[in-house]
Amino acid sequence: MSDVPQPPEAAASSDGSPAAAPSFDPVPGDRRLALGATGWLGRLNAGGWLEAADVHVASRLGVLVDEPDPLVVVTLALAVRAVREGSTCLDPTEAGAILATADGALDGSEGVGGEGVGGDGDSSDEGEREGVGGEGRAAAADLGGWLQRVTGSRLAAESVLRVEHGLVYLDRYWREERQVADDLRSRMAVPAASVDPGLLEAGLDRVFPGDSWAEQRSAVRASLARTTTILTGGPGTGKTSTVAGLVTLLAEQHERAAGRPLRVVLAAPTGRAAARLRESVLEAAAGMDASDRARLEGIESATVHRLLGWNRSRTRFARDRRNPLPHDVVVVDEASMLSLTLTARLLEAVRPTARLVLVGDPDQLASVEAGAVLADLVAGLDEPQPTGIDEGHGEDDAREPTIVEAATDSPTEPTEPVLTSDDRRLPMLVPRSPVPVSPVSALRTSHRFGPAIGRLAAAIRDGDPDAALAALSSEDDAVRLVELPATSADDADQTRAALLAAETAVRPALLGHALQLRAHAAAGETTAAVAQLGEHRLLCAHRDGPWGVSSWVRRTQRWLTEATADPVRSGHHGSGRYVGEPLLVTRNDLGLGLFNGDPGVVVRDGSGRLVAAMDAAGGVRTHPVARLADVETAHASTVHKSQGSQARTVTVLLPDDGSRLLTRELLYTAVTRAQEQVVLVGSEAAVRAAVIRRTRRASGLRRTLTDRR
Ligand SMILES: Nc1ncnc2c1ncn2[C@@H]1O[C@H](COP(=O)(O)OP(=O)(O)OP(=O)(O)O)[C@@H](O)[C@H]1O
Repeated sequence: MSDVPQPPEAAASSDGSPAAAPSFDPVPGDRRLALGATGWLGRLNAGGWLEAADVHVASRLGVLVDEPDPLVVVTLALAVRAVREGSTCLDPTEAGAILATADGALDGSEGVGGEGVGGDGDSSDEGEREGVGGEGRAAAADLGGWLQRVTGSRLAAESVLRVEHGLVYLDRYWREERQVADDLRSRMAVPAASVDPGLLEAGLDRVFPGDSWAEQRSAVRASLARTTTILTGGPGTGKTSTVAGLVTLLAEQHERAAGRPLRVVLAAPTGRAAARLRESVLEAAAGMDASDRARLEGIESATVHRLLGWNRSRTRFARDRRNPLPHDVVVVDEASMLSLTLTARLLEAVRPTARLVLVGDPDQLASVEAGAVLADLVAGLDEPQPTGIDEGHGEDDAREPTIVEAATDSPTEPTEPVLTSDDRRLPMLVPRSPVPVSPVSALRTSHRFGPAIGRLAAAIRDGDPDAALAALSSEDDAVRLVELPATSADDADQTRAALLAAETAVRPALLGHALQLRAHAAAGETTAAVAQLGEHRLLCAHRDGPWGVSSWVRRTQRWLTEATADPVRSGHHGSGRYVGEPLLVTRNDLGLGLFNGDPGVVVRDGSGRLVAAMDAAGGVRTHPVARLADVETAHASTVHKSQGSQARTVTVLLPDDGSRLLTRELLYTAVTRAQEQVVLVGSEAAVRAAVIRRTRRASGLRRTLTDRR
């Protein structure tokens, strides 16, 4: 298996969802059904819990190592499924629920027997009828016994499966999790380069003056105490501003101490996020002194893949422990999108003495690949850790260390950060006795949206459905719930009635926005058309189905056709594009300087041709529509695709409350895309389900971090 993870745009979509629910609803001919699958694997596949790939991998490896225990082969298939759904390991508690549910669903039919795909036809019948029905429930009821069978299996002896902390891993993810924990521990023990406290305090006063920037000042001080730090915060809490200040002050210190410029790189898991980070850092620098601006001027940015030297033809990155990155400081933004594998590769490529700053919002949707690394690191490291440095001032060595925790009940009401020591007194960083400092700094005050959106976002983040519904029913028009009747996916009449109600609710905003776009685009007003894109966005949880993006894009096109008497749909005007069509790039196009997630709109240029005005890093540029290979029509988009972007008003279409995609992280991500107003369209049951249901990603990283201290 290649050690190089695929870039996000090439990765399979995974949304993490309730473990016991089938992954799909199998219908004959579905490509996810494994032809000839027999026994327990076949049953779980037929029930939608396992996909063909899970079955094939497990049965092939089972045969290769001659694994005699069908439960262990099924465990391997479930571990492959777990990784496919975003976990780094299999949590037997959740897997037990699948087995017990599958048993229940299969009761009355045959049980579980010999495992395999496309066997000779005689292996299964007797075994299947031979009372293994109920073995799923038995395994679920005796997790210890189940784990012992896995630990003592041939698949474990051959290091295909690993058991640690009561979790079952595929070998690769077990190794990566240990490596990440070991590298982080080692990095925590490396003393950070010393700083000149006087120079730093003067710099902080210059870059972050006044009371409103106290959180940022504290975060920079905390970051300077260690080689590895994590900066967390919700949307608009000033993460980018902190990065800009941190980098310029580090550069100033470095110039003084080393007499050469600091080598800094800004990175992110996606090209769009990397480019936007650089742009935002330069915007933040615009308000600084000329000398500080100059320090940030030529700053580099790259995707993490590019930074590490990804090459399609190689199985490993060019940068690793033997050939580490040359940079003194590596900042990774949108770290919530880092997978376990990419984090492992990143950690081995950053020099042990170089500073690594991970920046992100752990409450947002995680990586499309396995792992929720940022959330795990915050949970596993957010307590005082020895730094390998002493932070005493000489006169007061006994004082508590500075632990940054900027806290407020509402993300919209600025409060002074809570500091456990006098934050005006800067530690002199001299290697001496270890003193604990948390490597995690949290920014809490949002400077982007108003109190109502802040309250709703906080209620969702805290998993409080009553508070979320209370926020939605407040007088403040900035948040609203357009309530639909509760529906079940199985009831076509209910769904039809709810869809009609949703159409009535959504049509005015969606059509009004589309008509505005079209008017600007038809008049060749490129700047106004691109600005209009940021006015409204319809977000869906699903891509397909009645509540999915494609059906709402088609609806909007139909409404536009009715309203303008001009048919608008793909294929129109010969190019497949129509004037005012909102676009979203779906794959990086380095030739055109476009990144996955960049928005744009089709406009008519001075000579009457249709061109695509793309809002990419570096500003708006137009391209002939025929040049754009990987774009989709964006009258609506998925919440996943909306990560990292904002709109003045956001409408969120909630699917029925049984949808496996409806999770707290999804709703939080959707709501926090709004700058001024967010409208949820769905049932109260759907809001409750989303707030309560967490994306389940099994991982042992937090435990591994704690154990390996
Ligand atoms: N402490 C502050 N006082 C006043 N304004 C602030 C403060 N922090 C940030 N801002 C302003 O709020 C806006 C958002 O800040 P910034 O881009 O740094 O936040 P962010 O957390 O990086 O946002 P996101 O990641 O959601 O894009 C900017 O206009 C910035 O100038």
